[in-house]
Amino acid sequence: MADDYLVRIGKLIRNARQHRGWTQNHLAEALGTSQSAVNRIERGHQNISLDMIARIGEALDSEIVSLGTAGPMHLRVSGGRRLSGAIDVKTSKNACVALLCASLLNSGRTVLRKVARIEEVYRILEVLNSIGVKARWINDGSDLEITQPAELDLTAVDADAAVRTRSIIMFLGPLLHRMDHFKLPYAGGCDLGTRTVQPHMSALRHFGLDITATDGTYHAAVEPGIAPGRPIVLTERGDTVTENALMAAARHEGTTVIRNASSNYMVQDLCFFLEQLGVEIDGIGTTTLTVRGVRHIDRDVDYSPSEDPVEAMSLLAAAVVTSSELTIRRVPAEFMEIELAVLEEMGLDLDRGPEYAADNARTRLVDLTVRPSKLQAPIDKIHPMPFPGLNIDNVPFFAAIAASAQGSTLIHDWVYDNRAIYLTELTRLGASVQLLDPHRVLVEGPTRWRETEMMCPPALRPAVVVLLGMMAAEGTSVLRNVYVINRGYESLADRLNSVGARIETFRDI
Ligand SMILES: CC(=O)N[C@H]1[C@@H](OP(=O)(O)OP(=O)(O)OC[C@H]2O[C@@H](n3ccc(=O)[nH]c3=O)[C@H](O)[C@@H]2O)O[C@H](CO)[C@@H](O)[C@@H]1O
Ligand SMILES: C=C(OP(=O)(O)O)C(=O)O
Repeated sequence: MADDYLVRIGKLIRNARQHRGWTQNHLAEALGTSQSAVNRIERGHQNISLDMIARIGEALDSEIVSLGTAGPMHLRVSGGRRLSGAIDVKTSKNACVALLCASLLNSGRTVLRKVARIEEVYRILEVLNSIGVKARWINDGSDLEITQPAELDLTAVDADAAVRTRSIIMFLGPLLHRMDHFKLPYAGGCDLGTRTVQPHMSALRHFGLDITATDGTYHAAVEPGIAPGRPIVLTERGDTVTENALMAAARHEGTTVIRNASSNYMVQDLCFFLEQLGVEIDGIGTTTLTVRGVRHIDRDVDYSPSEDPVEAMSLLAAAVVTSSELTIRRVPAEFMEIELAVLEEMGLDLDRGPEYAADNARTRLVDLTVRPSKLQAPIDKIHPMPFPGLNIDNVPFFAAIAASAQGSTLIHDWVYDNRAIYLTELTRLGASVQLLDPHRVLVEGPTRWRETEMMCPPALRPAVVVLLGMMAAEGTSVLRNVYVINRGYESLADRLNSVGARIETFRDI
């Protein structure tokens, strides 16, 4: 009886692995075990613990055995350890989700290389799959192949997956070329306060898209024959709104000018991808984009999104708060310039290697080595600006760094209503973080970090900042329910462990 049960579980695991397009070796690597162990498990020749089943389910993003609802993942951090060695930055969440949405523009086969294996990408894939798009992991699970059906079925949309991300909003630009009427669930995502979608609606109106929002659904109607007669001036220099306007312009046969466009990293990756689809774009890297679109796009393309500057910043902050010497490889140089300039002013001992090209052949990368340093608080406040300003998503990491520095640092996150508030969670770890108003915190360093047990703040970057504090604190800390971290970082605990951290993942059954 017991053997029969092991064989059945083994089969479920093999099916889930094959569904993901993974080899036994790949799964073994994700689990930190050997290929022969995976082989034994799949044949039902090995006793398997519930914890292992949960880890396999997590690695394969599949609920192998249903025990009611799958328990949330938690982290147990043995802190106070120095990091050492080198760690690579992965491709960016924000480019990957934009490119997945952009694949809707192409009737040909789209291959995206080294796509980050993160929850946000999985949610978009679930939505794409639910409406008829075929996406499968290839090349040992590192790349994604996407093929389009002749017709999309928006009525079958996976609403549960859709409402867990905000990126779903980037379906609007591509879809307006494929259907006259469609419905999409409201965009969701991290709890960062109100995030408007009005700029998207204003920009896409130039292409005939009219949206009414009722009962958690956007009802979209496209009036044929409407095209931008004059430049589209974005009311906000937002990243996803620029991407939506670009995707709408990509299949508009004619010239579209987008003013006040974001020139941030994910927008640039999208532009490089659209160029491969045959779309001509002038002004990449500036705030005016001139796009000459093509009515039908049917090309087999192969594109490598670039590395994530926010992950680079996170890893750099991990080194700073743990007073470690760490090399962070594959850092997108252009998108970390201001951050590095501020950190050098604060006294960070930092080496930069020679620049080299990312796999997209366009983005410049650099390896950085950070050494333990006596940091001083910056003289001026830390505040974000649209690129080329200090990256909005990098601001929270300055709270952890400021807590490690001598003196007071004012952090002004004017962008999000809730994000600065979550930084006060660092006080549970011994930091002095005073909320001056919903957008400004005053951090007083240095900090004697102390262990704690707490729930993850419901926002990606503040959650990682708390994790960093736990890595700095002597003793054992517990961070509960880390879905938000997995939304944006691939195997973060394992990768930090590979450079000396000790972070264990566990679940409630
Ligand atoms: C999938 C993706 O790419 N997500 C990124 C994208 O989200 P996204 O493009 O969705 O960002 P939002 O449109 O929500 O903009 C963020 C906030 O900034 C405000 N705002 C933005 C630009 C501006 O010129 N003026 C202004 O006030 C917006 O009103 C909003 O409150 O950009 C954000 C800001 O860089 C990043 O945090 C997100 O990681
Ligand atoms: C706010 C973020 O992203 P999103 O737009 O996916 O919510 C983030 O990456 O920190």
